Amino acid sequence: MASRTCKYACDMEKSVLVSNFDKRGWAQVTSDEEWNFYWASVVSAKTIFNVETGYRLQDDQIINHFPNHYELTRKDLLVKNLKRYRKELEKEGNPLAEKDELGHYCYMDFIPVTFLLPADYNLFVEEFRKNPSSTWIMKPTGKARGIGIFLINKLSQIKKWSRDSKTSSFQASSARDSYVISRYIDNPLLIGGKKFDLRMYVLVTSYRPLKCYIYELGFCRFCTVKYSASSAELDNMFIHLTNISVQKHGDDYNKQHGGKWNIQNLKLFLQSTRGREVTSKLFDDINWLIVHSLKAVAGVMNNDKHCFECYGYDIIIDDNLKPWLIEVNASPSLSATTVNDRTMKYNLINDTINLVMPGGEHPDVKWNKTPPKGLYGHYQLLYDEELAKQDQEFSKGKVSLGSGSRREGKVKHAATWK
Ligand SMILES: Nc1ncnc2c1ncn2[C@@H]1O[C@H](COP(=O)(O)OP(=O)(O)OP(=O)(O)O)[C@@H](O)[C@H]1O
Repeated sequence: MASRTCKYACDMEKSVLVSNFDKRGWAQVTSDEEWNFYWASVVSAKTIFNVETGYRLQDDQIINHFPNHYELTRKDLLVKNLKRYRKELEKEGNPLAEKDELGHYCYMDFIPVTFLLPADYNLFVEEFRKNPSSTWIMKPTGKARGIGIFLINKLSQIKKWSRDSKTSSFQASSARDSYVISRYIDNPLLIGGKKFDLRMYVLVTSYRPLKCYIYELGFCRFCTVKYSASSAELDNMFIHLTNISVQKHGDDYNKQHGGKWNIQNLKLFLQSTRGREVTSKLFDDINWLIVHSLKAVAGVMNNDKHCFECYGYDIIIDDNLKPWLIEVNASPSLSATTVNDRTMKYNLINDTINLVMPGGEHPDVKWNKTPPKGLYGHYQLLYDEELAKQDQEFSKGKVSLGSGSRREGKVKHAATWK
């Protein structure tokens, strides 16, 4: 029987997407027509999964977002879900929820302390007063690309978010007006004196059981101006925000390399300046925090079998080589600022399609979601809950946290890493 051509719809005219679809000989259709594969914006995905739309996806249709991905990708909801997850671990007496004598989580502390304003204003003030010299970062919950972000180190700078403020009812009027305020990581690891963050890509093909892959070709995004924690520079976003959308307006922005380094360069740099062991621990810690951020939302995620998602994780490493999760993006940018960027993003999409459609010709949501290893490309299996369970069966009772190391007791099961 002749095979039908796979039909794709795509909301973004990005060449790294379209050239991948063209290469496969797929036919483009609009999202109103019958499609098999839809690379949708989050807005279109919301419409498709809206119960009122009455859209029923068929077994040969897949789409690149989970219906309620925002449980992970909205800054306020991520924090809420993580807090709940830690409480659950604590309740079940899980050693991962252990706290130190100051009441801080020993292992589950990978997101900077965060509050929602104006809702948590009083809680924030309590925390601020414990350490009045600290710096905090204010971010509007409904915006991206660094828009509306500012740093503060005095309570008076955010008075209007207080509940007693005359403007507070106006401020709280919608989620659009609310902010998250997070402890500012004021000791970032610097390279050449400049702050940077990591963009890592993570593919989730199922939440229950959790199955996710990490892309080995992430990159670092550098600020264009040397770092300074001085109060006088608090307003200088070229020092503090690593977003390309901010940095590309800087006088020192370099169009050739776009202020980017690939992860391989970072690894080599860290191995030579800090040593192999700590570098490998850092990357284990990053993998560990990604898995736990996903576990924190797995229970509330609508695990629709037609969905997969390629997330952009933003991570800052501090000068103790501790990674901090800053944000998870549902639609990481597929624009290419350099030639290397283009190649990497083209490969990312190619490898993503290979993993979610290993048959190659048509999606089939009934497949067992175990692609052949030969199709992984630059992806590595990060966590497979089913394999981890089997593994635990074997080693029942043997998992321990060891001598204060965060490497034990995490998903370090040989079968689940490769
Ligand atoms: N707690 C923090 N400590 C230090 N720097 C931070 C912190 N939070 C954010 N930043 C810096 O600010 C930048 C913007 O923050 P974030 O990514 O949360 O906002 P955004 O505007 O939503 O960006 P995006 O377009 O990636 O969604 C980060 O890339 C990082 O450089």
